[in-house]
Amino acid sequence: MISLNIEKTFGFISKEKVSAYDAEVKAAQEMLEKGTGKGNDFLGWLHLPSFISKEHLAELNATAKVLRDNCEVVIIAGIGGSYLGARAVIEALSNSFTWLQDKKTAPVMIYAGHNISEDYLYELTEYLKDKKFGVINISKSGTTTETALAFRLLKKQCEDQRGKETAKQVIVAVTDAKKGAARVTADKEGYKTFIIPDNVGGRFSVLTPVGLLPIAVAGFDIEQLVAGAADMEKACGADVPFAENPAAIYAATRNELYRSGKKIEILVNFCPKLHYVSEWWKQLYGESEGKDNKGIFPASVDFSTDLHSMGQWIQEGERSIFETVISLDKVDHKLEVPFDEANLDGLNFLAGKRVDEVNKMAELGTQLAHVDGGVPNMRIVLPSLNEYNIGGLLYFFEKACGISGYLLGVNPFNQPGVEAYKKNMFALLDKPGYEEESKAIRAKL
Ligand SMILES: O=P(O)(O)OC[C@H]1O[C@H](O)[C@H](O)[C@@H](O)[C@@H]1O
Repeated sequence: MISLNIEKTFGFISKEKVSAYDAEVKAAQEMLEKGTGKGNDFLGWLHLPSFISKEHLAELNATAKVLRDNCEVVIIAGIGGSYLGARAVIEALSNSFTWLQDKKTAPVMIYAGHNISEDYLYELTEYLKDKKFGVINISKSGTTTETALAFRLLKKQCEDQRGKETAKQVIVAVTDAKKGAARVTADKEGYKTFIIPDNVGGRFSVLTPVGLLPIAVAGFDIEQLVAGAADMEKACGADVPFAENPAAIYAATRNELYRSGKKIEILVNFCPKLHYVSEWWKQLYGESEGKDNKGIFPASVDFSTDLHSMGQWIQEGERSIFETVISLDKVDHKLEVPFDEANLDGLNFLAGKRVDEVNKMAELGTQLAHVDGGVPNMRIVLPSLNEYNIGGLLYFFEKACGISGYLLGVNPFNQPGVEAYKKNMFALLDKPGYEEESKAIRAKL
């Protein structure tokens, strides 16, 4: 299970002030438990892990098997909360070069419906031309333009290449129980469908079929993922005292840092497999807290890569940032730096050391340098990359986000601001029903 260390924030904020959040956090926990806070119709994620049944997981695994048995490639069509969670888990657990390996243990997983790039979609459809592919169409609203557009192309191509009957076996929809175009299409075509519960918002939906189905297709153990999340649900429960509750401490510390003028939180990893965990986290915290002209700006970097690009800014730029490092304790493989007689590169001082030891010293050196440079530092220790630990990490962030949003005084479960660009785009594209907006926006051009 993960552990949290906030010692390296104490040069910037006081331990006493963080501990003093106890009562505020308790109130926030109570709002979540009793459903008395803002956005209380979106609390379905709160006890989701402990409510997921074996039968539900078995049904997901059975559908995953159909896709695994019948597809060389599976496209995950979705955007935001409808793809980031699945991608975060799959990339964290996969071999870094999985799609290049000759011996495949799972279909190649490809993502679409998260951009509107013509080149991306053209190149994807070209690649798929000689592939037996399937599609998981994921959209809670069922009307998201990016996803719907990609799905329209993929559905046609799948039917053209594999015939309508096979297409029905290898296209699965994850969407609302009743409403939205994705639901209408799935029902009409007779696709297998999974429901996204009404009371679980997109960014909190990784432990619904939105995340679980793609993760199972990729060959990972969704029971273990859910077990890790369920144990974390207990560890972060409302009955766990503040000082022992990692979600409470994380939420309190980041809010105290924010109140002290640290407006940007940078999520850091030293393992590129965690890149999409950060992308998922950015949506979770960005959409939950960035409103009412408030909210920590969630940013992320992959170290040591980005120490060579963003490192300067972090070390010496405006002191409005803090870092939260996801520190991977145990790596999966062993690789030692070889001894070289000639030592032309001068690296013999590392000979015999594990590459991970070099990475760990980079991590420690960076932490000390950044703290010295005025950047408060929190550290989340992830014991190793497996389903159980990742499930726990995701739930920890979700729970802390719910608490943190209430500490900030916003509704953490809506995202009204996301509509503004959509309205303009539809007006510019003359979508029926947007006639007035079209006129108004044209006048601005
Ligand atoms: O699942 P969907 O309805 O397609 O939504 C996908 C995503 O896009 C929306 O615009 C929201 O901002 C996100 O919260 C959501 O995760």
